[in-house]
Amino acid sequence: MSLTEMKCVPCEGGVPTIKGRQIENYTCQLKSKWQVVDEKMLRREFSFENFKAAMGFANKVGDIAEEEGHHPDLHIFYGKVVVELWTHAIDGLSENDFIVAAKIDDVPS
Ligand SMILES: C[C@H](O)[C@H](O)[C@H]1CNC2=NC(N)=NC(=O)C2=N1
Repeated sequence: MSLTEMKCVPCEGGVPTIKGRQIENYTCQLKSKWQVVDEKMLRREFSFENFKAAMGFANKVGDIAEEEGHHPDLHIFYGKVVVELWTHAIDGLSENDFIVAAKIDDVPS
């Protein structure tokens, strides 16, 4: 099953963090290139014409987050949105982060 067909599972701890080769396994399933920071976080910058377009994108990402119950940090600038994804409950990466990243990749930007 592709990541975009999957649903996030509520996480309140108790699952192992995804590390090493497993991270590569997941990142290569993503349509765009997400930066992996310290094996703990996925990060990607999206560019836009202006603030309104950046806000529009951020709101669509917010809708995905609410739908999935898994929430990225969003940094909104004039013409840029930076998305940072990790699983707070385990202080690292879980499958949920890759599911949300895959769904964000399908938002027009
Ligand atoms: C129960 C529910 O799934 C948790 O509180 C969720 C909410 N959204 C979350 N988002 C992120 N990024 N990490 C979490 O650990 C997290 N926990």
